[in-house]
Amino acid sequence: MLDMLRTRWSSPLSLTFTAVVVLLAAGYYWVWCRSRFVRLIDALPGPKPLPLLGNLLDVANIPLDEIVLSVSRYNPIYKLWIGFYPTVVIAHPELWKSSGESWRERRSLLNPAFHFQILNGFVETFNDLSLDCAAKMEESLGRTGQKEMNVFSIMSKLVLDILCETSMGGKVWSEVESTKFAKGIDVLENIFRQRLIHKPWLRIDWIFKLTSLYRQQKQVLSDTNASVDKVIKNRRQSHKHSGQSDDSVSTIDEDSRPKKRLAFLDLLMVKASEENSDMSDEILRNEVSTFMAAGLDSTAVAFNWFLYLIAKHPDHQKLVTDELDLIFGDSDRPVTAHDLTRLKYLECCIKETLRMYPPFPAVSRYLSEDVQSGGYTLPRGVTVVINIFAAHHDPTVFPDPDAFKPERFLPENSVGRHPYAFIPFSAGPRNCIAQKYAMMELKVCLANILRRLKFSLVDPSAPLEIPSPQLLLKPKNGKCNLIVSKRLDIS
Ligand code: HEM
Repeated sequence: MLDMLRTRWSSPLSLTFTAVVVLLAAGYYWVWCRSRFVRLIDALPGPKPLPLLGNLLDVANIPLDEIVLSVSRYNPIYKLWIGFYPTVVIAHPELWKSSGESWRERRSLLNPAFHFQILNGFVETFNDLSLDCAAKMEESLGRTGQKEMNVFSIMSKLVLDILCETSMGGKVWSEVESTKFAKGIDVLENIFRQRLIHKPWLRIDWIFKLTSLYRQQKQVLSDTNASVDKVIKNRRQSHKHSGQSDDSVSTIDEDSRPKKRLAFLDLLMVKASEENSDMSDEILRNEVSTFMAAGLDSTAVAFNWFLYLIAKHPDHQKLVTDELDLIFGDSDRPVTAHDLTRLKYLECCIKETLRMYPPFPAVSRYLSEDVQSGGYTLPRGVTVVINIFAAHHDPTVFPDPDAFKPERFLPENSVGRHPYAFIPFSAGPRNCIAQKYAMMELKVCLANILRRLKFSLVDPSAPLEIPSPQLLLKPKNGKCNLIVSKRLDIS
């Protein structure tokens, strides 16, 4: 058999064929290396690439996430070749553009869900669920009045419950289903990261489809789709039983307050029931899933780092609770939309958390046209990574960038700062559609939790926590243990 193969491959015809293929590939590579695209990319600074492999070995040894995390010596703009795929990393958000009809359509579909009247309706949900979460934490403290807890897992559960309520209308899943959904999002995030950074060859669809990662992705997508489909079906039935047509749920009172709490899914169902609507159940499902996936870990990590930072800085925690005491005294009344405008120091601490630990340390864009940036032409077809972490740690904009200084965000200290210097929700037309929702959620929930509970570090002398290098800045191993203790007896 081996002899046969040897004979076949060493025949003059095969050798000639192989030589022609190699020559053609080498010729193509030679021409490609001299193309305008490659010349424009190579004009940018960056680590020296190897032929064919580019910076793949650098990236394999030092994960790209760490390159993104470390404020690179090539800042504010540099290039990396991931095999044949160039990536331009920048800390300048000016070139944030977006295009694509499907995105534009989706955005207009999502926009009504974030109307301020709808958001004000969500305050009740944020209050109910965070008061419940604080009460459970308090109950679990026991007789000593304090306990070590993993705040990341507690806050992740709170965020998931809030998302279920605001996007799908209630506690729609069992504990098992909720956990499975959250784990599924983790798996999808990991696969996305593998394809983007560690195994760029998997960006080629047909190669990806041959791998076990693809099969895993397919399975997770089918499970999460089934979970959301079940909710859509139940919601339709409950509208029918209550004699409510899909388009009656969105009515807003004359005093411009929604008659009832509207879930995001209800709003989409209204759209779907409109004449000429071509919104299928599949689109409904995709929108609800996007909302859930985009809102889950991002907000959970923001809560996590906030609690960690105020535990590390008890003086700042005291200033937050002084503000809360001034507004609420020892009453356990829920937070109102008006209170939110008065919680100014809490807001500064939230912003400083999002600066130091932006939940998304970087976002990427595929350029659909040439763009000028920092004196370079970035050609169409290149992936641009916006280094949010680097922008937030620029010492010329935020002196002493590793220090927790919420006062940076007092209005008098923010004068003259570039609008794109602080960009945890990204910037430009494709920024986070839910940033008002997220800020409201953080403020209401933290106000309710901090009125009752105090947070401190297990080891106060430990250095500043470095997050796990993933697409989102999560705590290492999904764990952030803090000492939780009782603060006030609230009547
Ligand atoms: C502190 C919390 C949050 C942060 C820091 C955050 C940050 C971001 C960022 C940086 C983007 C842009 C991503 C990109 O450019 O590729 C984004 C997009 C998005 N976010 Fe958020 N987000 C947060 C909470 C939420 C929540 C709670 C929801 C839903 C309820 C949500 C829904 C979305 C959606 C749907 C998009 C895509 C928008 C589009 O493509 O038009 N986010 N978010």
